[in-house]
Amino acid sequence: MIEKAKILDANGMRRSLTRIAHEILEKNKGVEDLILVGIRRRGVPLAERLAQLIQDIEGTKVRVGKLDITLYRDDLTALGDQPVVHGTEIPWDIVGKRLVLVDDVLYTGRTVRAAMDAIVDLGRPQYIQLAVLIDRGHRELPIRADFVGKNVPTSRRELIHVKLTEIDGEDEVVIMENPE
Ligand SMILES: O=P(O)(O)OC[C@H]1O[C@H](OP(=O)(O)OP(=O)(O)O)[C@H](O)[C@@H]1O
Ligand SMILES: O=c1cc[nH]c(=O)[nH]1
Repeated sequence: MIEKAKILDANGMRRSLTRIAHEILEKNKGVEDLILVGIRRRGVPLAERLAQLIQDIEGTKVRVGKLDITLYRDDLTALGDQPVVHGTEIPWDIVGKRLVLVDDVLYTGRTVRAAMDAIVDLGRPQYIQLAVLIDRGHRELPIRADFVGKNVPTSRRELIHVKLTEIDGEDEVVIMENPE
């Protein structure tokens, strides 16, 4: 895979997340009963950053839960290639709460579907919204995001790589492509 284009640098990412934080507050009319839930690796630091930005704006701390979702590739026949949730850190009663799922990339929508399955098993939130840094299209399920950092039209051969300081040592988003 070679790097084809840079979509966001650190400043662009910060601006996108700041806008999403404002949009979350606007759509939910504040922070009451709000819980952010980061999906697997890169959704978690993104959810933590959004919580900090919301705190900077509103002066109130928002809770951040974590969902760990993995494709069990050795179980393909039994599961199809559906992602499976196997670690959940949402140690609060979510009944009646306003949940915002947070992930780095929205692609087929299968990860988000698995995340929603895991959440409704814990209880019935008032509603679930979805925030993603990048929406690259190619949905295979009827799922859409409420808050999008950037819409990036892609071909299926391409890959969006979101890099975050907490995991990758720098903040940027690039499109990768197979050279052939
Ligand atoms: O809409 P979908 O088709 O489910 O794709 C989106 C998911 O794919 C990515 O994770 P990936 O499986 O690449 O693992 P990663 O977190 O290690 O990047 C990304 O972090 C999303 O969670
Ligand atoms: O391009 C993609 C597709 C799914 N997940 C990613 O992180 N990037």
